[in-house]
Amino acid sequence: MLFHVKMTVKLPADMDPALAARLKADEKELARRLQHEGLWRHLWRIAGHYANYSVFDVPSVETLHDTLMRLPLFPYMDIEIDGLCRHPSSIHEDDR
Ligand SMILES: O=C(O)CC1=CCC(=O)O1
Repeated sequence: MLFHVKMTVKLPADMDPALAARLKADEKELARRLQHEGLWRHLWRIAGHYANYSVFDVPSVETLHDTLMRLPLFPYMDIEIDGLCRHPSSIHEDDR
């Protein structure tokens, strides 16, 4: 199942810079692992915003939920999710 996910990061202005740096480093490590594992298919910065558009390929809504909750920055993100299905005019046969 494919999901389009928008993540907007909202770190508190008074957060300890060392904690922010650690959360970002941990987030990067997990994000890269999930991309290597194929769950996190796309990760794009939204120009001009501390936010990203991502596409996740997961077996269930529960897996998506659990994966997002594991993200170190999860407590500091607004998350919007849209389920995706194949468009009949798409030429990309491999899209699921
Ligand atoms: O910077 C972001 O958009 C939040 C984030 C998601 C994966 C990552 O490494 O940072």
